Amino acid sequence: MSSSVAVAGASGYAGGELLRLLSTHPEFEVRTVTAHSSVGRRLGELHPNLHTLGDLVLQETSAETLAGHDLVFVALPHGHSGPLTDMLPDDVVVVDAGADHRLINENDWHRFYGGDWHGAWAYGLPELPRQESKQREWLREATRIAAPGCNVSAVSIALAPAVAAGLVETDDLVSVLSVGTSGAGRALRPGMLASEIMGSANAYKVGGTHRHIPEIVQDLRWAASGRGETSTADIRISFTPVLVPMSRGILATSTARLAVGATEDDLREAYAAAYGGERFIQVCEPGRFPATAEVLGSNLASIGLAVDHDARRLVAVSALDNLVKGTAGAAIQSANIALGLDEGAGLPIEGVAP
Ligand SMILES: NC(=O)C1=CN([C@@H]2O[C@H](COP(=O)(O)OP(=O)(O)OC[C@H]3O[C@@H](n4cnc5c(N)ncnc54)[C@H](OP(=O)(O)O)[C@@H]3O)[C@@H](O)[C@H]2O)C=CC1
Ligand SMILES: CC(=O)N[C@@H](CCC(=O)OP(=O)(O)O)C(=O)O
Repeated sequence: MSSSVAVAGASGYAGGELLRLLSTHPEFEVRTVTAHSSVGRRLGELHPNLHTLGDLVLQETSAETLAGHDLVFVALPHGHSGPLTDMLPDDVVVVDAGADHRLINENDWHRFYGGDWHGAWAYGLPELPRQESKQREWLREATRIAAPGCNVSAVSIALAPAVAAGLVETDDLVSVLSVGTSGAGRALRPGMLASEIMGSANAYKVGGTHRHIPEIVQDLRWAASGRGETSTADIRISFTPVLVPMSRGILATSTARLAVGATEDDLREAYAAAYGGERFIQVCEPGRFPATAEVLGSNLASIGLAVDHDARRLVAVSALDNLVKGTAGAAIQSANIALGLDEGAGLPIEGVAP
């Protein structure tokens, strides 16, 4: 029998992408969709691409409308999931696409988000290389899961194997990302009008201020835990996102100083060991680097590696679709693991093109 599903924040971009993927999931049946200002409207008015679910009507987002389902996906602005999900029964599997339950350190929450902290949940990046495969163990039979930030997944996936294998210096990491506009959500914001975005590229949250930084540090500390350095690894990353005129996609260029003696062969071996068995992470052959267009609509993250010998740095270029592997795909992948299903159920690998 299929699991009954509710999606909170169904009128937004993350909610819409969850619904697109859930509509073909073999084990899940979407019964309830909720929103805020769009309550009472047909889903099809907000997401005309959702043909089979279009007649569902958006209900109020409350514990009452979400209770009574086997599985609840939450895609609300940060700060809204914590108080709401506290009221849901323990046996309902809840997967949060937002940030409320990602950070294990309460101080990080207060510094980068603010408001009440509602505690960390199992973290939905199954492929993160970590001591004794703890990521998937954490997700198996979890009833509360926090899906990672989209920029975070792009950077953590790209750097974690090198960090886990001790092949780079962790106190000198640099990531510059080209990010699509859908990452900012659907609400109208200053600077997000098409006429202001088209034909321009704009850096934002420059200088160590982006709220995804503590999450990347957390991930890479977990990666370093393979070397027994869980709490002591000195992870320092300079992180700069650049908004570019595309609706979906993230292209992250991450670099790190090589550890003494580390070679390109060592790095390729480490990435092959970390991701060789992963169906949703692809490491490109030498000399090839991914483009965002290759992963749009797909749950795949693709990584190209090079060593800059003069600079003595690893260069890892990663691409993913912020709404699929960066949000909805990761959320569904984690729910599949928690419910004991095939991890890839309902998740496309083939992308859309052009
Ligand atoms: N967009 C992306 O690429 C990614 C998004 N996420 C996370 O997913 C979550 C949703 O993001 P996204 O879909 O982009 O945002 P959107 O702005 O597109 O959607 C927000 C959703 O939340 C609802 N909402 C807004 N205000 C409230 C409120 N006060 N109470 C209850 N519901 C409210 C909106 O309802 P209505 O429209 O009816 O007002 C809408 O359904 C965020 O936490 C975001 O950080 C994570 C990774 C990537
Ligand atoms: C273009 C743009 O603004 N992108 C967003 C993506 C963040 C996101 O959606 O992730 P969270 O779940 O952590 O909020 C940003 O860089 O903040």
